[in-house]
Amino acid sequence: MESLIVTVNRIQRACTVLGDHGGDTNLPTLWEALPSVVVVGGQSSGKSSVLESIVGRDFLPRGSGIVTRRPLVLQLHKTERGLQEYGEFLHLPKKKFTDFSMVRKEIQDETDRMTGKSKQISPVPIHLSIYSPNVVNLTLIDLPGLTKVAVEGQPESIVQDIESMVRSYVEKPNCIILAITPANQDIATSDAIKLSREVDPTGERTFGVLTKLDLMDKGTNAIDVLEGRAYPLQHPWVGIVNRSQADIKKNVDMIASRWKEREFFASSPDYGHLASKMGSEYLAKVLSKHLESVIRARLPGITSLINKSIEELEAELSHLGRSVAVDAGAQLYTILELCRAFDRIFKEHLDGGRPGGDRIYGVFDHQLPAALRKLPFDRHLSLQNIRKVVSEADGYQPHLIAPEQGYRRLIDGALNYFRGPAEASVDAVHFLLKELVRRSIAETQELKRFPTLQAEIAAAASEALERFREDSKKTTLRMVDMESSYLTVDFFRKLPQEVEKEIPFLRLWFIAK
Ligand SMILES: Nc1nc2c(ncn2[C@@H]2O[C@H](COP(=O)(O)OP(=O)(O)OP(=O)(O)O)[C@@H](O)[C@H]2O)c(=O)[nH]1
Repeated sequence: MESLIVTVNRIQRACTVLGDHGGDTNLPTLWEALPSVVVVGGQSSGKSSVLESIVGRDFLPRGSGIVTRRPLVLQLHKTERGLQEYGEFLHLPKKKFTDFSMVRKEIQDETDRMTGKSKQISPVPIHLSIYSPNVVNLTLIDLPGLTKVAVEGQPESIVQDIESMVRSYVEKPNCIILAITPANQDIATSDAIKLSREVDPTGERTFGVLTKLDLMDKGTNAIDVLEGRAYPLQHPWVGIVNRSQADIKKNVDMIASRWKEREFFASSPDYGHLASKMGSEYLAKVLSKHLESVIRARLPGITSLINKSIEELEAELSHLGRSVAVDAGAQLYTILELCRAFDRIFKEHLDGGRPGGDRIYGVFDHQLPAALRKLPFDRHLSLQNIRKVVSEADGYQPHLIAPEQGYRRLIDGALNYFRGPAEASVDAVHFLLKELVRRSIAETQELKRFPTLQAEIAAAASEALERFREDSKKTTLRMVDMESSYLTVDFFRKLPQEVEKEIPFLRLWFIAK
């Protein structure tokens, strides 16, 4: 189960590298879908101290005013006992920080790199991973402390800017809110509780943390809050005792501080009965366990969001088109691929799958026979014309001898009429093919972003079709000529049997061809 948090950590890092850190964007944001623990509280409420206690190390910048000015995504990775602890920033990969004072300096420097030395804030997170045998697997996001007034050097909008940033994190339903409230302050005025109540009214995402229990006035205690009576939440409140300012000054280390905290609860007459459920170590364990269970519950949603995003991005990529290689060989390959895509669509138009090709049959089934029917055979084979042609060809002959030359001329003349419709059929098919080329280019998605190649393909296809038209016409006319010059004896023998028929053998002959 530990690997679940590790996996989500990796996805979080990928989001930051890709510039996805939620906020106002129309793009699907994976960042928003990932469960995370966000630390929220007013200034000086003890946020940094709680984080440091959980890590067991001193590594966060300290100072007056707003110190945390960018979200800090703190990913804790538990390592084998005995291994050295170190920190690693996403923006400085492979640089291991074993000196935690250098981690603090790098957080400060990286904040300044983004915001300048101004007191501005930025929503772009800093990612810090800490590898240590003394931590539990957990991801926490530290945010700037909620403030009520802008101090010198800060823009007036800072109060609102911080609240908006914090709100943008805690609003998302996958966010687990770690609401830090100092016990020595009236809880009714707690910024963290006020905000978490607004965004999580049922309290199912909120973990209430009470700091500074040791600083409460003598004779008072926070037992009503810690036992969940004063401000009930779905998860029990956890009390914490961090290092005081004096401890920090005296360089009391975190191990000693944890020990002191344990002592405080164990020996406290007020909180002794709750000791096993108090303290920063307990808080870290509870959070880690809860984060795992939330991740487990959200896993199907995260998986489907990732798959959906992949599909959408793949579709967008293929819509935009893959990048074109720079070397000539690969470019030639791409061009051939594109031509093949066009060719495939053109073939579909001709052979079926796409409309248009069937109109070529129409030319032979309707247009050509209609044109043949209109040929002036009646005039050509009128008695008067036959007499004229026969007498011109054969002169006067006894009627027992067939006027063969005359017949030949008549048939030859009739067949010559076919030349016009035959040529017109070639033209009609030519125009249909030209139209199909135009449509195929328009329908080839892959060609969409290459207008010059589209024009080139159109020109090459048009030139080829023009050539084919001329060749086809020559071939068609040659066939007519061949047929008219090949009148056999057998043909003449069968001729009398055909005479009775309406537009005689000629039409049948042509269609049969
Ligand atoms: N005695 C005592 N002092 C505490 C405790 N928690 C925090 N402090 C002190 O309170 C001061 C503020 O604590 P921080 O942890 O810096 O608070 P913060 O919320 O991170 O403050 P900003 O980052 O300035 O918003 C420091 O001097 C801490 O030493 C606690 O439980 N007990």
